[in-house]
Amino acid sequence: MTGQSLLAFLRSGSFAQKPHAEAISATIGALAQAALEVRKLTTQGALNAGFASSRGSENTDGDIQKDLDVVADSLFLEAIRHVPVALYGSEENTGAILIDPDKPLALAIDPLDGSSNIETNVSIGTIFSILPVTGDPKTEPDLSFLQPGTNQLAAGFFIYGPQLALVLTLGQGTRIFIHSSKYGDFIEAYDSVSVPPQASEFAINVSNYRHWEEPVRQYIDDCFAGAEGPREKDFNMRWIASLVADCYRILIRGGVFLYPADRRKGYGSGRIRLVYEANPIAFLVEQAHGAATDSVNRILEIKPLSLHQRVPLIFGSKSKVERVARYHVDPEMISERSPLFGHRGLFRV
Ligand SMILES: O=P(O)(O)OC[C@H]1O[C@](O)(COP(=O)(O)O)[C@@H](O)[C@@H]1O
Ligand SMILES: [Mg+2]
Ligand SMILES: [Mg+2]
Repeated sequence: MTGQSLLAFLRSGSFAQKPHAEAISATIGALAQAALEVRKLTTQGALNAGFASSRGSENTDGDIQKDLDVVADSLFLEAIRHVPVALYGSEENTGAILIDPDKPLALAIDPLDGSSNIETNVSIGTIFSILPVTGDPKTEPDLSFLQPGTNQLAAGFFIYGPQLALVLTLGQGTRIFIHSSKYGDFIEAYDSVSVPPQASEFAINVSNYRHWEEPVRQYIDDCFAGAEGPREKDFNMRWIASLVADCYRILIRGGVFLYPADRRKGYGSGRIRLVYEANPIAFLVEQAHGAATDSVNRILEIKPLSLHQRVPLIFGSKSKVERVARYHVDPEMISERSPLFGHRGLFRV
């Protein structure tokens, strides 16, 4: 129901059938409070001392940590200490942190996504995934995060853009709440998001073209070739380099996002992390009638092997994601094309 507040939605019991409904509600409420704090820091920008500065440290994945990455991480960690969360698995920490072994939920989080963009005033966000605890959280804290994404109880992201919004799924569709300073709460703006099936936009970091595998190059070549190429249609390219912002656009306007595996050292599985980036994004996109794969396999069915595992990520309008998969599994798709667009064609120089 558009117009209802997040608080009213969380209290409405509209997902009361789910196990741990109350715990999930409380957790999302706490995350929303922390997101408001992060929002305050982002709106001040460089007026906050140390806002965009690098700490000189790296997270477990080798990314340079910004002060705001670390501040956001501690704000979310503190916020969930008072709700039924047993385990906190964050991009910014090596292993999962045990909060209370008797609680039912595990929270996976990218506290600040797109943080390489902080100082450029581009939308950034916080991505989260809520899972049921499995195994003994005291002896095997990471285990709960090694469940396939199909086990997620809820997922979402906050986006700190022109609007502060929460994109949320509890497995019954995808909703968008926008924060209203007038009402002092997040208000539902879209109660059933549906990725438009037809769109002419693709998002990929083209500077990596020379490192991609052939099927990805072919797919993008065909987009570049436009109306004169095999797709017989012109395309637009968008790349914000902030996953939450690219995802928000695709939820509203359709299109496809690709962060494929490539031949650079360390990029054999792409860049995006499975547990706290790809899985929640895939859950949101599927619940909005889109699709998400690692090129071929459904993201949500991949069993993670570690908390910080990377995965190639392709998501967006279903037919486009399926087309990308066909370029990978169906060589006919490539060989049937006109020689003009083939391996040594005009568009491959
Ligand atoms: O700079 P690249 O290689 O294009 O990567 C951009 C991608 O990296 C990310 O910034 C990774 O997220 P973090 O900022 O949380 O590390 C995504 O938001 C974005 O899609
Ligand atoms: Mg990220
Ligand atoms: Mg991050």
